Amino acid sequence: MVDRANRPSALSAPSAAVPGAEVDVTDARVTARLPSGESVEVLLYGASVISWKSNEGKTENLWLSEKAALDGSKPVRGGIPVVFPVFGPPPKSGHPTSSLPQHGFARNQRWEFLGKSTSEDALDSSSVKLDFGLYSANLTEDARKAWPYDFGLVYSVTLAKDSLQTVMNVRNEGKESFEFQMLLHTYLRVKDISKVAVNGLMGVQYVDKVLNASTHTESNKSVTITGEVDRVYGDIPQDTTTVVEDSKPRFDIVRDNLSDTVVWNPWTEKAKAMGDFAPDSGFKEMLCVEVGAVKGWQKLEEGDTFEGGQLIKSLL
Ligand SMILES: O=P(O)(O)OC[C@H]1O[C@H](O)[C@H](O)[C@@H](O)[C@@H]1O
Repeated sequence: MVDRANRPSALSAPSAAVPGAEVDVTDARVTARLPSGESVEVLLYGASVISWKSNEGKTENLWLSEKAALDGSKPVRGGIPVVFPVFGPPPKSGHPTSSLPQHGFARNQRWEFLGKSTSEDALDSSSVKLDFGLYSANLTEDARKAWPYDFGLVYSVTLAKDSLQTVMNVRNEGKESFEFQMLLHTYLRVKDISKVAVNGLMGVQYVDKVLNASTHTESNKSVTITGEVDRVYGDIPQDTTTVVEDSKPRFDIVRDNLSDTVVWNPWTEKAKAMGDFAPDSGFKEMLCVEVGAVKGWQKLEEGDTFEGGQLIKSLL
């Protein structure tokens, strides 16, 4: 027989209270901080993550240009801009995205903060999820005209001790189907690009935008960056791409329901040519590893949803 009196009871013996995450919401941005010091900062403009600090807040994992516009006047150069509903320059004509700007409109619309949820099981496993929404009804008139579909986007940013997860949910709220592409344009911060390699792409076909959009198959286990790189790796079988620095794994990027990854570094000349890229030498401290669905199009029927995202682990 169980001795009820001596049995530990969840009710009578509550675990020590774990302090919760702090979330600060202003008119322009949402900042969340875990009790152990890690933090994330998201602009409502574009739902752009502009800072992610791990290691008790001591290590910034994202690169942000010193000249990035943070006032909503143009997409943010750095952090994690959201690309939707088209990646890169849209098809020249004949596609519903053709009159959209490069990378679509999501990165330059004001999103709504939908709220937070926190998990506070223990200091080491606490996390906070921030949800942002963008709906066709809230688009600027120009964007609405250029892409007249009814949709709802919910973008969730979850900060945990050593990771950041960003997940996009796309819903077709209209009466007709639409096609889209999406991508999370992550600017990772590195210490020295000459010591960086990307693993997990061997055997994958890619389109090399630096070499006239020619198609190649990746033959390297470790892809190093020694000049301008702008490659679209498609249909990647393995889920995880690892960024290695100084021979040590620095980031694991785990894709969820997104099969493509763009690797981009503008290098000397292109960096200099971008008015909002600073300092000029900043390309030595960044590497974009952008997960997405950009090869071909995702078709969504009336009432259907698509969800895809990434989990980035900071491996210090
Ligand atoms: O200058 P943006 O519109 O932000 O684009 C920045 C870069 O984004 C992606 O990585 C593309 O593959 C590049 O071709 C492009 O240059």
